[in-house]
This record gives sequence, C-alpha cells and structure tokens, in this order.
Amino acid sequence: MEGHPLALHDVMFIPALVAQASDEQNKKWLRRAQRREIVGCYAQTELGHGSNLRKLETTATYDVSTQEFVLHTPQITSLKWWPGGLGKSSNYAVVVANMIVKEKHLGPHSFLVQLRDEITHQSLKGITVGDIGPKLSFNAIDNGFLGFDNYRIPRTNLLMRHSRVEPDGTYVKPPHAKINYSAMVRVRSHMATGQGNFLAQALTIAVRYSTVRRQGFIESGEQEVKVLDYQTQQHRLFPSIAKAYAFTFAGYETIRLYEQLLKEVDTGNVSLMADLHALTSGLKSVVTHQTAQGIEQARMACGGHGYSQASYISEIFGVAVGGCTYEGENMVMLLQLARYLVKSVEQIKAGESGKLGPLVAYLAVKVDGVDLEKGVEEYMKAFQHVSRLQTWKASEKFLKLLKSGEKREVAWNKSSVELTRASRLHTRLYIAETFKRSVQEVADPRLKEVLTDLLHLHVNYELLDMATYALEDGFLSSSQLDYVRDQLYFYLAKIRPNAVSLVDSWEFSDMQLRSVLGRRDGNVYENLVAWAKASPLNKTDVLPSVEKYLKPMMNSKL
Ligand SMILES: CCCCCCCCCC/C=C\CCCCC/C=C/C(=O)SCCNC(=O)CCNC(=O)[C@H](O)C(C)(C)COP(=O)(O)OP(=O)(O)OC[C@H]1O[C@@H](n2cnc3c(N)ncnc32)[C@H](O)[C@@H]1OP(=O)(O)O
Ligand SMILES: Cc1cc2nc3c(=O)[nH]c(=O)nc-3n(C[C@H](O)[C@H](O)[C@H](O)COP(=O)(O)OP(=O)(O)OC[C@H]3O[C@@H](n4cnc5c(N)ncnc54)[C@H](O)[C@@H]3O)c2cc1C
Repeated sequence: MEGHPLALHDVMFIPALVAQASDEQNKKWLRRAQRREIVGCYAQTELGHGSNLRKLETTATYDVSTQEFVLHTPQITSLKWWPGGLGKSSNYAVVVANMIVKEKHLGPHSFLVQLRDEITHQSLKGITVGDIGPKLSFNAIDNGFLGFDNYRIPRTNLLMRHSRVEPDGTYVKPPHAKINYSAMVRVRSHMATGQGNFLAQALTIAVRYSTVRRQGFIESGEQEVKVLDYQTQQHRLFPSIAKAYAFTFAGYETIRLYEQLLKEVDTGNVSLMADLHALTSGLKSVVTHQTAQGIEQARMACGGHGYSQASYISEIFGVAVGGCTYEGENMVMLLQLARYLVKSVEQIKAGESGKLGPLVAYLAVKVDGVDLEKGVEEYMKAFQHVSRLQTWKASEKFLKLLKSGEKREVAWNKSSVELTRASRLHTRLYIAETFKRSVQEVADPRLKEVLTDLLHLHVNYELLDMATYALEDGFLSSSQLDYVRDQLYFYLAKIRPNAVSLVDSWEFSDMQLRSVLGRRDGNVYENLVAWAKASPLNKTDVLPSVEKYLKPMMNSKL
C-alpha cells in the first residue's frame, strides 16, 4: 500500500515507451525494460511547474554537429521534482523536456535518458539526482529530483513514434499536438478502477468492523446493536459501496477506450483523443475527490479505533488522496473537461448539434420534467437536466464576458468555479450511466438484483446531493425530493443484509488490508490488544525518558 519503488517503471515508464518510442527504438529498449534489466520512471514535473506543461523549463537543444540533444536545467525551478522511483531506484527515465531545434522551441517532447551507471548504479556525470524527502504517504516510493548540466544524449533517444528530428535537424510533426501526453492519459484511464479499489479496501474494513462493534440501542431492553444497524452508519458507508462499484464499471470503460485509442493512433486516426482526454480529465477528478471523502467517512465510521494506525485506513487515505494531485491537479483537469463542454455548447448554438459526440449529445435536448417513480431512466434524465442547465449557465457566463470585451483567459478565470461545477455534474452523469448500463448487462439474476439495489441507492443519493441545481429552475418539486429521500432510506435498509457480502466479494485478503479492525475472522478486540502490546513504546516497562526528563521535573522543588 505504501507504494513500490518500481511502481512507476510499470505504470508509466514502460507504457511511455510502448506509446511513444518507435518500433525500432523499442527493439533496443522495451525488452530490456520488461525484463527489468533497466529500471525507469517518468520525469516530467519540475520544482516550478507541474500543471502548465508548456512552461516546463528543462531544455533539450539539438546539436546538429554531433547529432545529440543537450539536456540542461537552467535554474533551480527547472529541476525535475516529484517523479516516482526517480530518487534512488531508476537508472533510466523518460524525461519530458522543451525541445529546441534550430533555435525553435517545439514544446514538450519525451526522451529516454540514462541517469545511472548500469553496473555501479552511480549517477552519471552531468546528472544530479536524489530523493525529495518524506511525504504524506507513498513513502516506500523514492519520489526524486533531477538536474542536468549540459548532459548529452544521442538524437535517437528522442522518442520517435509520432514525431521525429532528422539528422540535419528537420522536424517532423506528430499527427496530434498532444500525442506526447499519452502516458498521462493512460494512467488517468486506469485511475477510476484504481481509486475504486482504494475505496473498496477502506469500506471492507469499516463494514466488517461495524458488524463487530456493538454500542447503544435502537430498541431498549435488547442486546446492544451492531453499529451497522444505525441508519446514520448505513448512510455513511453504503452510498460509498455503490460508488466503489460505479467507479470500477466506469474505469473498465475508460480502459477499453484507451486501448482502442492506442490501436487507432497507430493507424493515424487521432479522432478519439479529444473525447478521451475530456472524459478522463473529469473522471479522474470526480473519482479521486469522492474516494477521498468516502475513505475519510469510513475512518470516522470506525470511531476512535478508526484513528489508530491499527485500522490502516489512514494509510489508504494518504495513498488515495494523492490521486487528487497526481496526473493533473483536480481543478486543472476539471477545467480541461470544461473546455470541451463549452465547445459543445458553442457547436449547438451554431446549429451543429449533429456533430456532437455521444457523451455530450444530451446538451442539445431539453426535457421538461421527469416521473421518478417510473425508475432509473427518469433519474438519468434528471441528471442530464442538471448537467445541461449548469453547463449552459457556465458557458453563457463565459461567452457573455467574452462578448463584453474581456480577454479570453480573464473571462475563463471569472467563470471557472461555475465551469468546474458543470464538469462535475457531467462526470457524475457519466458515472451513473455506466453504472446503469453495467448492471443491466449482468447475467446472474441474484447478482443483478443486489447490484440493482446499489444502483437505486446511488441514483437517489446522487440526485439528493445535486438537489440545489434541480430545484433552481423548478425542474424537481419538493415533493419529488421527499420521494427521493424515502427511496434512499428504503434502499439503505434493503442493502443492510447484503452489506458484508458486498464488501467480501472484493476478496481482499487480510494481508492486503493490513487492518486489525477489518480482519476477516472478526477477532478485533483480542488483536487490538496484541497490536498495542507490540508497540515499540511497550518494549520496556520504564522508558529512558523517565530518568532523563520526568524524574528531574518531578523532583524539582521549583
Ligand atoms: C495497469 C496500470 C495502471 C496504473 C494506474 C493505476 C492508478 C491507481 C494505482 C496507483 C498506484 C501507484 C501509482 C501512482 C502513480 C502516480 C504517478 C503520477 C504521475 C504523474 O503525476 S506524471 C505528471 C502528470 N502531470 C500532469 O498531469 C500535468 C497536468 N497538465 C496537463 O496535462 C497539461 O498541461 C494540460 C492538459 C492541463 C494543458 O496542456 P496544454 O498543452 O497547455 O494544453 P491547453 O492549451 O490547455 O489545451 C490545448 C488543447 O489541447 C487539448 N489537450 C490537452 N491535453 C490533451 C490530451 N492529453 N489529449 C488530447 N487533447 C489534449 C486541450 O483539450 C485543448 O483542446 P482545445 O483547444 O480545447 O480543443
Ligand atoms: C504522489 C505523487 C506522485 C507523483 N508522481 C509523479 C511522477 O511520477 N512524475 C511526474 O512527472 N510528476 C509526478 N507528480 C507530480 C504531479 O503530477 C504534480 O504535482 C501535479 O500535476 C500538480 O502540479 P503542481 O504540483 O504544479 O500543482 P500546481 O499547479 O502548482 O497547483 C497548485 C494550485 O494551483 C491551482 N492551479 C494551477 N494551475 C491552474 C489553472 N490553470 N487554473 C486554475 N487553478 C490552477 C491548482 O488547482 C492548485 O490548487 C507526482 C505528485 C504526487 C503528489
């Protein structure tokens, strides 16, 4: 859970080679990387810039006389900073640097760079590399810094699957300006399943513990109740169980789309790139945020013992919450999706609704009202309505500011909170729709029934959470919201008997969970005592600090 120093080798280094190195280059590098003869990382972020890639400062200047690129770190802010596995483990890196050829700045490009000697593992001359120090979590990963002092690499170390620099310095452009961002798009495509998994771990711990923990009464005179029987506890945990399933289903879809994109790009078709970028930008942001919230609620649902490291939930939280920042800070990525939404609105206004992609076609179709009692399809229409309403409002705000003479960037900034709201609603609609589609496809009737209950819980919870938007223009009445509330409580109670099975079905082993509270056998109290006794402070009855500090204090006459 704390991460693995080679994680980025598999998660980004190899995928970057697969997607961006030419077949010829990969004959040399890929097999070696796959056999782990070389260990790599993905070095893009710098001390001064992470979000705004166009301002990366590391330069790769082409020297036509030697046919080499000269990598250089011009100032302190240009140091690579954060890449996982860079500090101590990797001897190679895919380095993203601003490429300069014949004095022309050609923007960020990826290069394979050797950092350390393959035998001694010592850093090479011209390279400064090290670890950035302890972090909130992920402390088994050596996130690192890296500087170049006019460090030379062969021309052929530019990853040349999509763009090239010929020996004479002629630049051959890629088919899409952002094709070099593919390693990030890949991780973002996988993040919904990854985060769903983190949320699932925390929920397994909290739900199991909530059936062991007995405290208080619902009806007087009987045995104290399992805390999972409290409606508040169910409300804290069950909607997140639904989300963990929903994120996993949505993630399967984005992974499939990414694989499709890879194949299409290889045949020169880059048309899916904008759609997938917009989709994964929104999804990664919403999923990481809701996962962090869900894990924190799971921790609190375990009361005092949730705060102990014996719960292990704090470590899961630390790792998961990193996802709000890595692969694009969430606000920045929500605004990337917002660009796509605003463009869609502009297309509709220009009478080109027919050109809209399937995920945004609903923005052009108005619905007057819904009959929620008819079922999930009506909820989908309600989600579409709130997303459409907010997307149009935010877009109109931006477009009006533009029309009034504001500069594009200023108008954008003044509309940005509203735009991020639109992106979230659009993404939550997507999650609900993929959840619905996935449940409809389940063949086993008993499984389908339980998952359908979770789906109903999800749509009621989500609609209630978006109620402000739905009430704003009178789309939903307050009596409809009362119906949603009643449904929500109905499904909390209905799911209760299946709650343990729903988390057990994720099949985490005790070794994976590392939680005293979440043990499969439920022997929480005995093991909490054993865990506490094993604490380093309990190795001796009297600590050295007693002689050193406590006694002088206690014996002092002052
Ligand atoms: C099986 C393995 C799976 C593994 C994943 C599992 C994860 C869970 C388990 C985790 C466990 C351990 C692993 C931990 C991993 C952590 C690793 C972390 C790595 C990193 O963080 S790497 C660094 C990531 N950095 C970023 O993400 C930076 C964010 N910034 C950007 O991406 C960009 O700067 C930008 C997109 C914000 C803006 O780019 P810019 O070039 O300035 O463009 P704009 O001017 O804004 O836009 C111009 C147009 O280009 C379009 N665009 C931008 N990007 C793309 C893209 N990628 N594809 C297509 N189109 C793109 C943009 O939309 C604009 O279009 P428009 O003009 O509007 O039409
Ligand atoms: C655990 C972890 C692992 C990482 N692994 C890697 C790795 O392997 N390789 C790698 O290269 N990098 C890695 N990173 C770096 C990571 O990708 C960046 O930190 C991330 O992209 C955010 O960029 P930043 O740090 O520049 O944030 P900043 O952009 O400085 O963000 C600070 C604030 O400014 C806001 N902001 C910035 N730009 C805008 C904008 N245009 N509009 C509105 N608000 C804005 C943000 O929303 C945020 O609130 C890792 C980071 C972490 C935490």
